[in-house]
Amino acid sequence: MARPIKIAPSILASDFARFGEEVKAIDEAGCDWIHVDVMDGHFVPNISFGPQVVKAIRPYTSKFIDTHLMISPVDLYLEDFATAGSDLITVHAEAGPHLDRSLQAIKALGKKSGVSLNPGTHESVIEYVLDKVDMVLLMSVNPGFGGQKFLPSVIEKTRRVVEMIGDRDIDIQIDGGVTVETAPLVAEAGANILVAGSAVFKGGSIESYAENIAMIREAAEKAQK
Ligand SMILES: O=C(CO)[C@H](O)[C@H](O)COP(=O)(O)O
Ligand SMILES: [Fe+2]
Repeated sequence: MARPIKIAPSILASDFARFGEEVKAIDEAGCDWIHVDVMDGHFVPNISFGPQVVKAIRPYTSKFIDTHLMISPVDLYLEDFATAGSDLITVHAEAGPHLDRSLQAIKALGKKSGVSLNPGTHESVIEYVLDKVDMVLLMSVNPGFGGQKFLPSVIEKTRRVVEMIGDRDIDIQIDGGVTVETAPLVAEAGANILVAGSAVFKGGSIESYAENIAMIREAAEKAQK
């Protein structure tokens, strides 16, 4: 049976002056997870926010906080995110220097672990760490900015990762340019966690967030095998 579809709005597309209210709004609008994009201006050409924001939003939701770290080096900061309230911590395979060590550190902190692959990175880099991974994040844009166009090469990559994972208990997340139109393409290929920033936060009200989340979910569920 297909894994349940989960919608994870990225707060990168929210109103930064009202993080708490925005998180509460997407929670009440029916999202499953909260996706937090951390950018360092070094691994990616943009700066967003750090563990203090995770700590600040934690009281506004009891939903799962999914933390996407686009920072390098990453190991120094894992404990800060765990203490701040992240439930899952994803590191980039390209961030280095030692992917296996980073994943071991996340597990030792008692958190779920994720590994992310940029569009230009081959999926074979995760082959020897799959025993330490709860989620594989496949980027469908180059990381660093919201509102970019979905890169369709992720569809075939998703199918390959599904094969690699086999019957292991690992989620596949897609991040970047996910909309009502692109969500079915990746859901059909086997992805089950869909990050959406611009497509969820458009409209600016809890009613529009609820409608956006419901429409993406419905389109993805219909496409699942
Ligand atoms: O990791 C990211 C960018 O690096 C974001 O999660 C992603 O871009 C979501 O935004 P959108 O849905 O607007 O593309
Ligand atoms: Fe992200």
